[in-house]
Amino acid sequence: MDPDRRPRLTPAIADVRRAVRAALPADGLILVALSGGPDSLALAAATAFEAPRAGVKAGAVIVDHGLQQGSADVAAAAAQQARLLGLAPVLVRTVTVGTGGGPESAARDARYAALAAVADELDAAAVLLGHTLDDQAETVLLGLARGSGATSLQGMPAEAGLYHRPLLGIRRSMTEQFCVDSELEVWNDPQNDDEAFTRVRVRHAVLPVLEAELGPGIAEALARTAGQLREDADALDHFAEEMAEDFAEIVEAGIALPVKALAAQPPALRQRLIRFVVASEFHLSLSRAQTLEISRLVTDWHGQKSLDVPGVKVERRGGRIVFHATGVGELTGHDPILEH
Ligand SMILES: Nc1ncnc2c1ncn2[C@@H]1O[C@H](COP(=O)(O)OP(=O)(O)OP(=O)(O)O)[C@@H](O)[C@H]1O
Repeated sequence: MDPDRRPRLTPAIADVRRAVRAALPADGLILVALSGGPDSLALAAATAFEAPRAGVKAGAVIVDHGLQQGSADVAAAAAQQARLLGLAPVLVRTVTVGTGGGPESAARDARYAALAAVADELDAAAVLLGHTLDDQAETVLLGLARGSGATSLQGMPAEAGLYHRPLLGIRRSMTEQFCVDSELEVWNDPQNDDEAFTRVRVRHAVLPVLEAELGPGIAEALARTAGQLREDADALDHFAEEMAEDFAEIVEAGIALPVKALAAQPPALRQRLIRFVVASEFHLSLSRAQTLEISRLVTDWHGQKSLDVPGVKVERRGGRIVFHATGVGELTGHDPILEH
């Protein structure tokens, strides 16, 4: 975009700016996580416009995953765009992507670690991510296809800790139109067209069919479902936390829950209670399978041996389920907030 030329206010520009305006924190530095793709570029441009008007300082962080040829050039070009938009400071962080949990998840883990590190260094109040309503709808469909429960189907939160997603109510077609209207040159990630990824097939093949067959509002409907499930899941989490406070007992080198209390709960609460106790006591995130296995010590007791999940040993003893740290802890499940 010619920096001296102001884009005219089109409906797409107005919509994206409005969404960003509503999500800006009151003060402090905010950082836009910029890939150079249409979603985060529209987010960056709208933030560059809105932040100074709200008295907020806005910069950008570009993560170079180093996975594709020319990734450093892509990152440098995105950084240059951010500077031209008026964002400051603009930082590029190069990360080393591991292999744990598959390539997409490893890249995501490295990206969030880099974003959190920069936010910490700069004492930023928030990191803005460019996820859109389409991303949310895709997440719900992917979760349905996997048979996920409410925790996954609630999709991404608009706000969780450091991370804000101002565009969760905006269609991707809007962010693309924003970039066209603003004459911003977008980077098209080749991975977004790689049909080897299930998410790409959902985006290009599944959602369009659903929209054609069930009506154009299907993406919005899926996102609404996510929002409703989030409310339900929040309520259950709240009850589980209250119960943990009532029932959990500190025992030698660990924590225990009474079998009787666990057995009296419906599965959704029992599983949350187990997950919550392990998360708060050992800072470990249990996977669904691990949670169900522990739950069977209550519901299907036939004298099983103790269970070892990485970091925690779990056994049924004297009318209690006892959790002990084993000192080899690692995050086993995934944080649903950062699964995207
Ligand atoms: N390399 C990166 N550097 C910084 N932030 C990133 C990077 N990749 C992704 N993000 C952030 O995470 C969000 C979601 O990433 P994802 O790869 O799902 O992007 P997307 O939906 O294709 O969006 P975009 O059009 O912004 O690339 C992006 O909108 C952006 O805010």
